[in-house]
Amino acid sequence: MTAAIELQDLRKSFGPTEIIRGVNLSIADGERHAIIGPNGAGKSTLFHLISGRYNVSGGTVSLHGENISNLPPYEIYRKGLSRSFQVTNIFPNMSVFENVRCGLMWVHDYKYSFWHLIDRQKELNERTAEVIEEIGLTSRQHIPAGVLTYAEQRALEIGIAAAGGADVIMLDEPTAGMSHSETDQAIALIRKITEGRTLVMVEHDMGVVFDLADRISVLVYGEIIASDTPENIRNSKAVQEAYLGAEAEE
Ligand SMILES: Nc1ncnc2c1ncn2[C@@H]1O[C@H](COP(=O)(O)OP(=O)(O)OP(=O)(O)O)[C@@H](O)[C@H]1O
Repeated sequence: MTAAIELQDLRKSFGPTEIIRGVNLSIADGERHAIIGPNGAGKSTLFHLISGRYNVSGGTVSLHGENISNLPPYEIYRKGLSRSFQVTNIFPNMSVFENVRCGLMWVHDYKYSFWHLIDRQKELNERTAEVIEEIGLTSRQHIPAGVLTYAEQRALEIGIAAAGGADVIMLDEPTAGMSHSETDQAIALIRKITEGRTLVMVEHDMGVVFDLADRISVLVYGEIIASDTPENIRNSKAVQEAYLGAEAEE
């Protein structure tokens, strides 16, 4: 079966420094995959290479078997890969409803066709309401997004990322800055939203990683040193030495 995402000898340099140093990785359709690694290992860089924010210096990124290396992010998005937008990309003065609706309009190109939009208004509003229900913000849908709590804003961000029906969702540290109970809620939301889809996430919180991921890849100095089930990663001596051990010492 074709992998949802396939990285082949992927490389990225900033000036003379190679940050991503020949990454090979295959992420299966429907898998929840976490990328972990020490600070500065290159996780965010890898994330940006897959989602198109950075051009690759070498190697390829494939989405469902199609080479998407160096395509602009919006084209990759339209091919079915959606990355979470940062909270700062939420429009704070617009309502929760408008934020989600805007995301949906963008995905479906409604902005280019006013008449088309009028035709599809009802459908668009219904889909918007469904997404808001999924992320648990129905009672907050008419308030400005900027007034939401931090955790609610992150839920909105995840909702917008998933709203267009992308089958690969990428989340960058989805629970960063959350309390324990907010983290538990976020895990439940991510599990629900990514049901039947492929999830790729970068996450520092090992509780979240071991709870959510089917497979974990460990990135150290721009190379993947292990890619395996949570159990095998937890028991891997190499990983403990390179990463988990270092964490425990902190
Ligand atoms: N645009 C850039 N220009 C130059 N160097 C960069 C750039 N982006 C990242 N780097 C460098 O690449 C290395 C990897 O950074 P990256 O942010 O990808 O790591 P990370 O694993 O996500 O780290 P963290 O866990 O701290 O977020 C770092 O040494 C960083 O300084």
